[in-house]
Amino acid sequence: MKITKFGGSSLANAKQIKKVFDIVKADPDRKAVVVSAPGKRFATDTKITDNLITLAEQVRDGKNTAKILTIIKERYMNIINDLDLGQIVKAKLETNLQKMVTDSYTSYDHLLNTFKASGEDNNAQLVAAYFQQNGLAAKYISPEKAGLYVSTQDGHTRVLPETYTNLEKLRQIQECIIFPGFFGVSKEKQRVTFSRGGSDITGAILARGLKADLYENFTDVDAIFAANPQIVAQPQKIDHLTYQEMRELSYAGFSVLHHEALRPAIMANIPIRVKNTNRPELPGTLISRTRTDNKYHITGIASSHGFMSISIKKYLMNEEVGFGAKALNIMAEHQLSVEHVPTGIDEISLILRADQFKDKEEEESVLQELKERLAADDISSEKELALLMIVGEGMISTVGTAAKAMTAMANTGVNLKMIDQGSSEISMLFGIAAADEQHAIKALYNTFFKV
Ligand SMILES: Nc1ncnc2c1ncn2[C@@H]1O[C@H](COP(=O)(O)OP(=O)(O)O)[C@@H](O)[C@H]1O
Ligand SMILES: N[C@@H](CC(=O)OP(=O)(O)O)C(=O)O
Repeated sequence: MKITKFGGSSLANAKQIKKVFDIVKADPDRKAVVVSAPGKRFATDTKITDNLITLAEQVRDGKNTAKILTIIKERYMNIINDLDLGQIVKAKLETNLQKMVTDSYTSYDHLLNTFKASGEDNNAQLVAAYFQQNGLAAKYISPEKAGLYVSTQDGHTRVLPETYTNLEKLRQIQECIIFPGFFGVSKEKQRVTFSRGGSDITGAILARGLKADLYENFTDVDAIFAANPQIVAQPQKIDHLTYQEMRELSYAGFSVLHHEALRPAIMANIPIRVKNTNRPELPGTLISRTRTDNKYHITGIASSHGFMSISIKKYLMNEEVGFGAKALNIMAEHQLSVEHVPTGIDEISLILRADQFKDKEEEESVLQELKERLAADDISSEKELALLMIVGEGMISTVGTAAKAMTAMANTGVNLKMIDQGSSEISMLFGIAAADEQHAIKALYNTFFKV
């Protein structure tokens, strides 16, 4: 049995939804279909989710919402018309939207989550109606009905364990299940979304809950490539990679699969296959616990920006018991998540996402507090950092990867600010200026893949 997720690009208009129907119909093993909200139809288009966020903000600010509501409604109405879905589906959409904007909410957060979730929820109802109209027995199931429960901890949405027991019951449903991605429900019965791109997570949760043999993730590229195709032209396709490799690559910037989608699949040892909705005949990329040998010892090179570092210097830091723990505790007290901690003898750097600070004032006050409470000699911060990651199980048995990478970057004038290697030895992390990100990726790609 397969769980099949289609991303926003695969459901952006009626033409794409027809392709989705053909794909699902072609294989009766496709027991449940997880859908995203309509995504971009062309590069400069806006995703429905972004329109819904704008709508929520306008409601919060007491602005006139007529224009944005019309945009959202017309986006769905165009799809409904082009699929010949008729009056009942139209009326249902109208009712859903009307209810959404007139309901009362316990907080802005509740309103925002409900609005965002509606993108997927309305799309799932529409897709189910289209499948039924075309003779495929399909049933829309909501996260409320299925018991997909979540909680929020430190701003992150996490699935609750009982969800898996609840989802297993869906195996008894005869029809093809059409399930909205991106959100679950809290114990207070409120809709809560995962982070952006989170329909991938729903797909993985369903795959685990329904004990699927395969989790298929349909998107708009032929495969996962060794580098972001928006940076490197026609990069190598990856045929097969391990969960661990994908976890590291998606964390570091391969947005094609959400990094939190790996855990449920790993826990149940369910392989994931990434495929192209526009060319479903291609094999795509397989992600599983172990993999066949790769021609290259590096599997992929990823990057993402928006990071900053805080460097704390103190003479004889190496002899002070618990210095690092103290620094991290202060960050935790401010709800700041630190992602990497490279250290020297008398220096420690904290690498974190810069957008966690509300403003310059907050940043300066945290820096001052760190300096005082740690009795540091000096403290400084650097913004506009990018993290670049080279990943590959083959690195364990290969000498000289770091030297090769550093030479490649030095040759293109990229200044390395930080190097970190995970203890698993399957990845290496470099901190560079965000302005250097694109040419660093190109230089590394040419070094490791154009051999
Ligand atoms: N290494 C990579 N391999 C393939 N695609 C990548 C990679 N890195 C980034 N991407 C981008 O991920 C996109 C697909 O992810 P996403 O936009 O979330 O799709 P969907 O709409 O299907 O959810 C691709 O169009 C591509 O631009
Ligand atoms: N629609 C949500 C969730 C999602 O996963 O979308 P997509 O499949 O288009 O990445 C978002 O835009 O974040």
